[in-house]
Amino acid sequence: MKAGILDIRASNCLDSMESSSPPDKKSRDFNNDLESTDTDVAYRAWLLKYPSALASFDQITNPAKGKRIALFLDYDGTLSPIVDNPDCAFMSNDMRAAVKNVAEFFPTAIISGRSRDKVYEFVWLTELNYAGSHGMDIMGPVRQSFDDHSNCIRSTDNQGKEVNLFQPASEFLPMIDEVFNSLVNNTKDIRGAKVENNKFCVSVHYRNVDEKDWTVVAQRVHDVIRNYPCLRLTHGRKVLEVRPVINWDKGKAVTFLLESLGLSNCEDVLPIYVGDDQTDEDAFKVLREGNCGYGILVSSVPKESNAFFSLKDPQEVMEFLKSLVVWKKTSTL
Ligand SMILES: O=P(O)(O)OC[C@H]1O[C@H](O[C@H]2O[C@H](CO)[C@@H](O)[C@H](O)[C@H]2O)[C@H](O)[C@@H](O)[C@@H]1O
Repeated sequence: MKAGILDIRASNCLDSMESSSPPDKKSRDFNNDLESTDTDVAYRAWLLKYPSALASFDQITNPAKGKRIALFLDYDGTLSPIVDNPDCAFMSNDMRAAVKNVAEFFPTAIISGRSRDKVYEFVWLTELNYAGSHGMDIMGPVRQSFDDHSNCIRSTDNQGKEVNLFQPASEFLPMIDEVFNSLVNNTKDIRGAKVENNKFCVSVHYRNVDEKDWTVVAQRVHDVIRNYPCLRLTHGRKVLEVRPVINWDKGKAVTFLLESLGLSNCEDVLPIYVGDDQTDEDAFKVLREGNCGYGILVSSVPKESNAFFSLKDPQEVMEFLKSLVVWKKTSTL
């Protein structure tokens, strides 16, 4: 392909990069007060469709009476604010304390696009279950019934406790490493581009790339993955995610974790999933279509979603987690 000409796949990719990257609220407010007012009106209208999980707290907890709540949390943009450098997406101590408290009362898992090790380094709480690589790397309690499950092996966690490790994309590991190296090589001259190895998937960040160069990022990524028909591309928040084409996502991970934790009976369990990203939609969809539990979308801008409720930002997520603890402590059922 001639330099400077964007192929169709990369061009479609660029459209998605633009549409999935609305200007941040701060710059909009700064640039245009009027537009900001319009935005607030649009956000309030959107809240009618996706009510605040704080304002609608009773609507969430009433159906949970007599049931166990199982909590699933995304990491970036949900427990930690979005920052320019992905290596510095630390969660606050207050948020850590809130997650620790909530996990004392409700079985809690974190499901992240990051590698499982990386997300554990950020969260550093042993009382949770972790799924990394968009659910393609799940560490859960030992279940005898999973012994025959393909891709499920026995392992030990950081405390030496025996656990089940489920890695449905394990055969892709060498390919992902190879692609990671190619992507690093192919994007190293693009100022601000950053490639992150998430073990079973690779993230190509363009948050710090000048918008006029997004085309180049899209093209270079497509140039690499066109050689790998077993890999596909998905979009996140100013990030392109390269991952295996296997039929597995965060929604499947929620179902798997509910089974692993012995919580798959909807009569007794109310799963709640909190997330901010496109990849969290798979989990919202599983809960919506199964008529079992609620998705809560974290967003400060209107977005179509399969979630039922919304929260504006990680600060509101923390308030929601604290409210769950208060509710549980004062609840008589
Ligand atoms: O599933 P998640 O836990 O939400 O992970 C999704 C991706 O999150 C990270 O990238 C995002 O957050 C970064 C830090 O705030 C930000 O710089 C980046 O622009 C966002 O896309 C992470 O770095 C990716 O690997 C994850 O796939």
